[in-house]
Amino acid sequence: MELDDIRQAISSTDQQLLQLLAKRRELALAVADAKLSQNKPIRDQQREQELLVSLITQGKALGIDAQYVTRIYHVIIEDSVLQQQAKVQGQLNGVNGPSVRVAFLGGQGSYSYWATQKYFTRRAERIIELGCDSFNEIVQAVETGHADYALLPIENTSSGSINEVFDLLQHTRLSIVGELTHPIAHCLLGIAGAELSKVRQVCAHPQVIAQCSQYLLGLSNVKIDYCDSSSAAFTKVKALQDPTIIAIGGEEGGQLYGLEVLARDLANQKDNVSRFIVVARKPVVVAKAIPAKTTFIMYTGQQPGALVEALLVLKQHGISMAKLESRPIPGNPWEEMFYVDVFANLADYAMTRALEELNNITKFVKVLGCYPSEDIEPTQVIAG
Ligand SMILES: C=C(O[C@@H]1C=C(C(=O)O)C=C[C@H]1O)C(=O)O
Repeated sequence: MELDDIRQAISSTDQQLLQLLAKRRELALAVADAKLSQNKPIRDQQREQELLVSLITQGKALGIDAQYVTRIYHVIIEDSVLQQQAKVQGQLNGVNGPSVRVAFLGGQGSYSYWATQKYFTRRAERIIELGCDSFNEIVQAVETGHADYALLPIENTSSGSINEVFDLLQHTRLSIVGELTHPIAHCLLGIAGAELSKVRQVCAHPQVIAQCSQYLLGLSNVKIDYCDSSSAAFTKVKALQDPTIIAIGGEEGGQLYGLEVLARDLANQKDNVSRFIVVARKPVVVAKAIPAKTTFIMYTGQQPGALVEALLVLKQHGISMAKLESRPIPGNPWEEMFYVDVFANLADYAMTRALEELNNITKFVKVLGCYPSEDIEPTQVIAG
């Protein structure tokens, strides 16, 4: 067979693969309805386990190794569970509409832009993008009704918590309605002809600079230019057309601005992942069939053992904590507001009781939201 003919056969096989994936998604969505009517949880790890074992055996017979099969199916199953969760949540809260207006940091190609696409493509036919220059502007866009949702990065595996976003949450009436994680692969990007050895200026968002601090220490005589977003950095580098001025951002984003990669994997942590939250004016309820997280803030006062007492309440109700963060309270020097993420549904009896008790023993408690957990831990196959 000629090269062109073989490639045509590959393209047609890929087309069939995509059609089959679309069909599998449709079936998974039908499964979600069946589960709701039978009061069953969306995730069924026993079924996933059986499926993987069977697929690995079938793969072996076809000469496809177990690792390959497992990797591909982890992605497929994660998508399937997230599609089902989005559908069930949409039905329960009556929110999945034809279009949504979403405020996020930067413009096309920023990390927040890709996270917005990833989260809302499952939930709406059309995303009306409202790119903003600051976290404050993003929150305001929803508060004033110009946007339906805001997407905000809240923490990153390299740089930790994003304090500015925590502080905004303390003062907003918006509710957290969703979360997602997104891998962040930082690259150095320049115009055609740019060379690493000649770089004089690096344009990037302050969070990006923090996440790549170790790599940047290795670049001598380079000026750091803080930008509002990665897409603002791309825009600047493209406009200046100077091969000594480069941006840090994602490869796909840089491509949208005609920029080329000079170096990859710049983040301090190998697994550089950001967690984003989605906020809206109205809180949502999370279906019982979906694992939920609840976020609340509390001020315990400074008496000895106050935080321990508060955390014991969670323990007594069997509630696991996903995250605990503290931030200063403006106007009250050295006093701290605690941010707590727990694996619990606000509608659970245990959570309701725990919040009542926390209300009694702390000075202030406020729920920021209850939302579906999108952390889909891959099912590991038990060899048998
Ligand atoms: C589709 C289902 O829902 C989930 C997704 C699965 C899949 O994509 O194969 C398997 C089990 C469940 O965690 C199902 O239960 O069959």
